[in-house]
Amino acid sequence: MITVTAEQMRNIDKYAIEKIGIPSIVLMENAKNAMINYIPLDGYEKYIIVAGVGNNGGDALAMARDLILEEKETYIYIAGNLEKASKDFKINYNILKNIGGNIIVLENKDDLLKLKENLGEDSIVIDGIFGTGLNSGIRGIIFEIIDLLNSSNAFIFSIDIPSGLDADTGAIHGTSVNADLVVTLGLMKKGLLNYEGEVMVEKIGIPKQAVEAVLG
Ligand SMILES: NC(=O)C1=CN([C@@H]2O[C@H](COP(=O)(O)OP(=O)(O)OC[C@H]3O[C@@H](n4cnc5c(N)ncnc54)[C@H](O)[C@@H]3O)[C@@H](O)[C@H]2O)[C@@H](O)CC1
Ligand SMILES: [K+]
Repeated sequence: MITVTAEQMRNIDKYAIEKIGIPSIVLMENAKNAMINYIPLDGYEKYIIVAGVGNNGGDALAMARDLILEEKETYIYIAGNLEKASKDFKINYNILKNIGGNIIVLENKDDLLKLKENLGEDSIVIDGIFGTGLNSGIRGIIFEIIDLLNSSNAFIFSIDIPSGLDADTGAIHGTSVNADLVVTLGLMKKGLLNYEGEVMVEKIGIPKQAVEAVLG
């Protein structure tokens, strides 16, 4: 099985987008279509999306869209500064606003209580806080959010990488999400090889030419 670092995955994505011409939003929608099949539409009362403002969060918002279309009780929490949001995050954020998505930006202790009250064993959490773009130790309110998730009884699904885990080494940067299930996108990440939770790899439509161009 091919395993990659975060930088290699980013470069493979980049090649697919810039050299082969697959729009990044298409890769994001492919990622969502692959991951949504792992989310049971029965058996949970509440569907809790926790999204960062990068493309990992964009994936999570796309999943939230499908859950809303399925008439699921969906709560969307943003962990980050919307002014720093990525292009593809904004596309999915805008769609959710237009279909009446219930979105809360987590900025203070009161907001954290709104998250906490929805975390129980009848909830499933989709962790889209950070993926391969984690670039420093987790601190502040995001640290507290991850603590809340980990201390709940909710089932936790992580997009691409459990947020806080180093995609290359598996090291924990401050804190990390204890995911029950991780679906990693495109290729297996080196940092997930010894992960204690369940890890699945899903294709997102990246041609082999992009992989060969980067990995040789
Ligand atoms: N490139 C693409 O087209 C695709 C990317 N994909 C998704 O995109 C992810 C990578 O997206 P990004 O590169 O936007 O990065 P991430 O979404 O992983 O996170 C980056 C965001 O978090 C912030 N951040 C990083 N470390 C932080 C810290 N310690 N504290 C607070 N904020 C921090 C960054 O400033 C940035 O806003 C992948 O993990 C995957 O889920 C997939 O959608 C597949 C397609
Ligand atoms: K994640």
